[in-house]
Amino acid sequence: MITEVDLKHLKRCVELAETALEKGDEPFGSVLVSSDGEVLAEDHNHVAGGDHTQHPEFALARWAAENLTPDERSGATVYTSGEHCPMCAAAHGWVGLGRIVYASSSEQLAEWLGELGVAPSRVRNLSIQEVIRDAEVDGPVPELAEQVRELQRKFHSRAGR
Ligand SMILES: Nc1nc2[nH]cnc2c(=O)[nH]1
Repeated sequence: MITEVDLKHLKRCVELAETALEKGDEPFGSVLVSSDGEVLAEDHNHVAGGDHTQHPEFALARWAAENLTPDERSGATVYTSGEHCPMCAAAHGWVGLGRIVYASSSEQLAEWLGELGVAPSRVRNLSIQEVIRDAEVDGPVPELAEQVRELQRKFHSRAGR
């Protein structure tokens, strides 16, 4: 179930995705929140430099591994504008983070990119549950997913893409 608190954090993720787009990166943003509701870290996509592993969910998993105890990690929630890719889901699982809440799903993203004529990436489009056993996952949220869709449309309609 998605709560008002979840929506607040997801809206921040969409803002971070907008920031990424403004900087020429792919429009994705994520926030890590502790079990008592404190925002611990946030990031957006940083692939414009050419390193396509620079996803915010991956950065947050590594931040959590360096800065949180195993108990703190399992109690923490990752909010994200788009469902984790398999690389980031694996990192999330390996470091033992908890719940994931996303605004838009990977299935939605694949559908939107198909409509925009964007070729599928080499990395397969797996759901988080296909990568992490017993994952606790909520999403998508239709009104926020529409905003993410618009950011993707803007990103892929830029000159040179
Ligand atoms: N969730 C997510 N999916 C992606 N696909 C390509 N880049 C990203 C990213 O930064 N986050």
